[in-house]
Parts: sequence; C-alpha cells; structure tokens
Amino acid sequence: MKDFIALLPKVELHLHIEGTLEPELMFALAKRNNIDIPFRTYEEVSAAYDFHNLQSFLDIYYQGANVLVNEQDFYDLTWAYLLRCKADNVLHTEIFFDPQTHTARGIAFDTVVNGIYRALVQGKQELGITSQLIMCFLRHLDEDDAFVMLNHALAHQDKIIGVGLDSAELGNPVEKFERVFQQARKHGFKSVAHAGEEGPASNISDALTVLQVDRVDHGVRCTEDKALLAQLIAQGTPLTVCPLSNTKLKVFEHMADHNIVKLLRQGVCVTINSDDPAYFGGYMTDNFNAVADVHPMEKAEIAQFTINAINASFISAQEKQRLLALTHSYLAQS
Ligand SMILES: Nc1ncnc2[nH]cnc12
Ligand SMILES: [Zn+2]
Repeated sequence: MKDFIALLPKVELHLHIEGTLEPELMFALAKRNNIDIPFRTYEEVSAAYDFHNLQSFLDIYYQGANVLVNEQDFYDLTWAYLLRCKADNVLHTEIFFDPQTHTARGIAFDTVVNGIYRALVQGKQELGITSQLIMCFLRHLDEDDAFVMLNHALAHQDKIIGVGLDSAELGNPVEKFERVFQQARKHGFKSVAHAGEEGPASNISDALTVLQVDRVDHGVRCTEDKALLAQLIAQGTPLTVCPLSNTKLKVFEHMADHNIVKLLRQGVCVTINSDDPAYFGGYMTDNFNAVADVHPMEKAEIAQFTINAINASFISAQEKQRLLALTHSYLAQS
C-alpha cells in the first residue's frame, strides 16, 4: 500500500505555513536575521517538540516563527514546503498563514503575503502545483485586531481566497468573531475554522451556525454529538483532519484510536492533512501512511480521501473535474 499512497494524487486543505518551519531552516534564518532561539542542536529541538496538548505546541510554534523577518524568509519557507508537496504528489494545496504572529513583532502584513505568494506563483510555474491562501485570525486575540487583519486582506484579495480561525480553542468561543466572519463573507471570502480539535462538539456546531464556515478544520470530536454527526453527513460538510497532529497533541492517544476511517465509512467528507508537519513528524504521504498502517483500507477508500479533498477545495468546477479524472484514472490503473 505504501507505493499506492506514494503516487496517489493528493490535495492538502489544512496546512499552516509557519508549521512547515523545519529545524534546519529555523537555524539558518536565526543566523541570517540574528535572532536568538532557545535551541542549539537538533537534539534540543526534538526534546522540545514533546507536546502534551495544543497549548504546549502553540507556545513553541509561535516562538519558532520569530526567525521569519524578511520577505525572502517567507518565500524560502513556502518554497521548501512546495518541494515537499512535489515529493508527495500534492497537486493542489490551500495554505493557512497567521499574519498576527508576525505583525505583533513589527513585521508588515505585505512582507508576509508577498513572500509567500511569490513562492506560490513559482510553484505553479515550475512545479505545476496550484494553491490558495487562507488568512487565519488567532482566536486568543480580540475582534478589533481581527478587523485590522481583514482590512489588510482586502488589499490582497487577489491572493487570498478565504479566512480561517486557529490557535487556542479552549476558552475562546467563536462568538467573538461572528461579525468579522460576516464581513469577510460579504466581501466574497470563503471561510473555515478550527473546531472540535480540543474543544467539544458544540464548537463545531457553533462554527457552522455562528461563523457559517464552508469547512471545519479538525472536527474529530463531532462523534460526541449524534445529531451533529448526522448533519455533517447529510450536508456533506468537509472536515480537514490531521492524523499525526492529533496523536502528537494527544487528541487521540494512539493512531489505532483515531476515528478518521470510521468517519469515512460513515460517509463524512473527511480529508487527510498535515497541519504543522515540521512539528508533528510528517507531511502528506506520512499522514496517509500513518493512518493506513493501523487501519487497513481498500485502495478505493484511501483514494476517497483525495476525492473528498478535491470536492471540498476552493478551486473551480473545471479544475475539480480535472483532478477527479486524474485520481479515478490512477485508481483504475493500480
Ligand atoms: N492544530 C492547530 N490548532 C489550532 N491552531 C493551530 N495553529 C497551528 N496549528 C494549529
Ligand atoms: Zn491547524
């Protein structure tokens, strides 16, 4: 099955670009920008990446992002991720970025977006990988700050397809962001939100009713509410699930406990994604393998994750047809 997974066409819908910062690039950028980081060796990094919940990860993740200063740094980060996509046969990717992590340190919004976007344009030209950008609001910050970001995003609407919501779920209900999401939707942005990762199933319902999101990021705790689960199936609401992230952050103790395959078989539109691959131990192919290793599946079931991701993506109907045809033909040949 490993060979089948390696060459399977893939679409990624849940990827934080700041979460692709590999230790090697972190060291190089720290040196280039003269930034102090608390690690000197790979051993120190891997010891620090021993997370017990979401917050213990977020503390390290925001600290790592401090090495990103200039446009070239954001370009280098994104280009390195696109090379991983190429290696994993990811044909299309929808990438989150967290501007507030950078503007709070005095980095201009334009520096962040322009650096990332330059790599994405090159990725399309040289690697044939298509992409979209989704700007996330940090849910531990306030509404005013989110509106400042939305105004920045409006000036870059040619580059940004949607808005999202990430960071600490517990203690930060979505109501704070109802108006900013409403405004974003009025301007034509798509919307997504992290919900039901660490927080209860009611956070998923709130993301759907209060924020009216097009997709739910994670959403794995939907099984705690049978009516919600039935609604997700009936409405075909996509969940962007991140298996290695979930076990690293102890949402599930072991991959064998993970509910993604059960959800797939129940007819939920679940997809496989890497979230913050530099921190969680793997990119797309690694995530597919981690699931398939302990949850035996037919090839058609594994390919269904890609089919779901294509259908759930923010690409044109024509582009969806092209990717679906590629995936079906790969499955038929193998
Ligand atoms: N898994 C995750 N949950 C919430 N916020 C995040 N930011 C980066 N990764 C995240
Ligand atoms: Zn995430």
